[in-house]
Amino acid sequence: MTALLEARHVTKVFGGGLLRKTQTVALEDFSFQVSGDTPRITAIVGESGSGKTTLARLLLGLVSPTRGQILYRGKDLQKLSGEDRRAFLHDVQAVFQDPFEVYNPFYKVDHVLRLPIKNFGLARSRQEARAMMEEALHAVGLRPEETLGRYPHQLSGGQRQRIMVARALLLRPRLIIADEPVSMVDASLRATILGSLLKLNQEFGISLIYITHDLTTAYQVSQDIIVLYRGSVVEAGDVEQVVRDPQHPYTRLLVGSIPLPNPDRVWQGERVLGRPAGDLNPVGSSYCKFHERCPFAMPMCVEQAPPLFQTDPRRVTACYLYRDAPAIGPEELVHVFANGYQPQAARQPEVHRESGAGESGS
Ligand SMILES: Nc1ncnc2c1ncn2[C@@H]1O[C@H](COP(=O)(O)OP(=O)(O)OP(=O)(O)O)[C@@H](O)[C@H]1O
Repeated sequence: MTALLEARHVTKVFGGGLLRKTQTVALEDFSFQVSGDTPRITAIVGESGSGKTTLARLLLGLVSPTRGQILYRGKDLQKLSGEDRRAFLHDVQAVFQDPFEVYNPFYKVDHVLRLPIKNFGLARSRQEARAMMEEALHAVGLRPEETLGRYPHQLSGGQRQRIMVARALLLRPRLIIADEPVSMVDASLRATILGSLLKLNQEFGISLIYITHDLTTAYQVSQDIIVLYRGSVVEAGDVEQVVRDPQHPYTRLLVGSIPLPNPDRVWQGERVLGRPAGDLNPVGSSYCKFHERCPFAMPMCVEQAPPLFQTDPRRVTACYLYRDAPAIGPEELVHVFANGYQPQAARQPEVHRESGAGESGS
C-alpha cells in the first residue's frame, strides 16, 4: 500500500556551500510514513534546535531535502505538478505556531475560511459556503456569530489558532501537520485546541503530526512518538511505553522534567550534565550526539553512532545500553509503529475530558 506521505532517508543540512560557512545538520537520515488508511496521531518531540520545524517544513514541501526524498502517494514532493500538486495541497494541511502571521489584517477572518472553499470549489453557493464555515467553526468549539465578521486583531490568539484548525478541517484533509499549535495559549485553551485536533482525528479520520517541545501534551494526544535530539531519532514508538518507561538517557532527561503521576519513577536527572542542543550540529556525525550529556557514555558511543535497537515490538532506542536488542534500519520504524497498534479512543487522554465542547474561547 502506498503511503500518503513518506520521508525516505531524509537529511537536511543548512549552511556550507560556496562560502564554506558552518554547516548545521537539522535532520539526519530520517524515515517515516503516514498511512492513507489508518488515521494516527504521531508526536514529534525534542528541545529547541532538534529539527522539529525543519521536519514540518520538509513534509510540507516548503524546503527540499539535502539527501533523501519526501514522497506524496509515491511521487517526489519536490517534483509534483498539476493535479498531483493540487491534491497534495488539499490532503496535507498545516497549523502553525503563530497564526497571526497567516492573517491579513485588512481582511476579516472570514477570508481565511472562504479562500480554501473558493480555491477548491467546495461550495455551490454563498449559502452553502457560509454553512460550511459555520460547521467548521462549531467543530473547533467556536461560535460563528462571535467569530465571523471580525478582524484578526479583534480575536484572541487562541481563537485565531482555532480558526486555523477550522480552516484545515474545511478541506477534510488526510493529514494535518501542527507545529507547536498550542504554545501561545494558556492551559485551559490548550486543552480545548488539543481537543479540537483530537476530534478531527476521531470523528473525521484525519491523521495528525503533532510537533512540540512539550512531552505532556504529546502524551495526552498521541499514540506514537518520535523523540529527536539534534536532528536524529533517539527513541520512538508507543507513547505509553516511551513516556511511562523512557529508555534513552535523553528521553529520561525529558521525562524527568515533567510531573508524572508515578511516585515510583526513579530518574537520576541531576546526573545529566552538559549543555543543551546548540546551533552547531555536527555534520554526518559518527558518534552518539548525546554522549557529552550522557551519564552512561561508554567508549563505543564515540566510535560509532548507535543504530535503532528494537527493545520492544513497538519501541526503538538509539542507545548502546540496549545493544542486546536487534538493530533495525531507520526505514523499518514504520513497522514498529504498526505493531499491535491501539486506536487513540481507547486511551481516553486527559485532554479529551478537559476540553469544553461548544466553548467559545478566551
Ligand atoms: N534556514 C536555516 N538556516 C540555517 N540553519 C537553520 C535554518 N533553519 C533551521 N536551522 C538550524 O537547524 C537546526 C534545527 O532547527 P529547527 O528550527 O528545525 O529546530 P526546532 O526543533 O524546530 O527548534 P525550535 O523548537 O526552537 O523551533 C537548528 O540548529 C537551527 O539553527
